[in-house]
Amino acid sequence: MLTDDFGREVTGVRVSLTDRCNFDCVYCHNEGLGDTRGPMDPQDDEMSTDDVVRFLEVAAEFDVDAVKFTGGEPMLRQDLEEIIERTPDSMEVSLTTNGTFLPGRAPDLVDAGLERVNVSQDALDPQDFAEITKSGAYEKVLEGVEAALEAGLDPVKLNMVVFEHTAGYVPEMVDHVAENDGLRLQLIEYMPELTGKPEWNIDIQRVHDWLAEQADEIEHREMHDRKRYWVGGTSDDDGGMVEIVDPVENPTFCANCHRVRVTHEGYLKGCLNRNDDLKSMGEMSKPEIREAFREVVENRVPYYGEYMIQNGDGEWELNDEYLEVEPPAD
Ligand SMILES: Nc1nc2c(ncn2[C@@H]2O[C@H](COP(=O)(O)OP(=O)(O)OP(=O)(O)O)[C@@H](O)[C@H]2O)c(=O)[nH]1
Ligand SMILES: C[S@@+](CC[C@H](N)C(=O)[O-])C[C@H]1O[C@@H](n2cnc3c(N)ncnc32)[C@H](O)[C@@H]1O
Ligand code: SF4
Ligand code: SF4
Repeated sequence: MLTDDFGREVTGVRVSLTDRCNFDCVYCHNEGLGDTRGPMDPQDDEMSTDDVVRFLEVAAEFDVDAVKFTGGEPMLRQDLEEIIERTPDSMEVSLTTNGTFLPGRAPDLVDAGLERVNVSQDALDPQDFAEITKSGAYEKVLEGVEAALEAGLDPVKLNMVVFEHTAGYVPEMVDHVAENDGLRLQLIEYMPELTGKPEWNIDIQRVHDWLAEQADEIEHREMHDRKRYWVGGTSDDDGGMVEIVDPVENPTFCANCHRVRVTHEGYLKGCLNRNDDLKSMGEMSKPEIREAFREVVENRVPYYGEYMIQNGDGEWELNDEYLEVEPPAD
């Protein structure tokens, strides 16, 4: 197991399989690449099946025990089932998707070894959904969620980015997961860095406060020091779990970040929001990937909080002063 200078063990990897997408969500950070999604046809710059598997085998050697496949839209990759099938058995496999391609494919993904799925769904009203995603695929997404549940994926989490457009939909989304067995909700604090729209921010603390009033029980999740609120009952059968993903405002979120990332082009990076530590795995052999992985972990710093500062040009830089301070205990 590799541990960075801030005492954070790396237990998971988040692999973007493509920057292509059939949606154009107004808030999309494209896993750290911003609004640079590629054309819809398969692209030469994407990691091959073998590249992805080679990297995962190395990560498994370092005791990484979870992989999340994401994108762009990862289900645009026709080899997703093969990638999952060839993922080392020691890893829990999950997927974050917009859900449109789950109908028909969910059972094959489960057969290949997929254990759970997160489906982006920011609204319950088709018109609102279309405005946010710039897509008319609302019904397909609902079918996708249904297909995931039927295929036995557990849990099925709905991802909702909470920002100016969607903040008003939070209560109905909470009711929705409380009323539907097997569904959970992740409320994701809007990250403005890569969208250029800081004015869409809302105060996520208000959502915490409101949920605390509704909740029957509040749990803690170690990854990112997140809060989980049970509403309407304390099991997936009689209630709903709502988890808040709040990187910006939660001061201990980054201090509890245990993931290394890989871009669709095969660059290793230590943080979603940083592109100054990229390491291309290109044609690397396994020993070289091992070395690159070690190096990226060595260079990891928690991003939000006082570790990074914006310079006069609005670019983020390491706050050297802060780095001289004793890092937090793990
Ligand atoms: N800043 C930051 N945001 C994250 C991180 N992990 C997840 N998020 C945010 O949450 C969004 C949804 O991520 P998911 O992959 O669905 O969820 P997750 O929380 O990573 O994964 P699980 O809860 O383990 O399924 C991401 O695209 C980010 O916007 C992280 O490590 N750092
Ligand atoms: C980039 S998408 C990739 C996977 C897939 N296309 C999907 O939408 O689920 C992964 C997640 O990032 C979230 N996300 C995108 N832009 C965001 C932003 N600016 N702030 C917070 N979360 C964001 C989305 O809601 C989605 O749940
Ligand atoms: S579906 Fe996912 S990758 Fe596509 S635009 Fe929306 S958030 Fe971004
Ligand atoms: S350090 Fe913070 S911003 Fe970067 S990936 Fe981890 S939790 Fe996200």
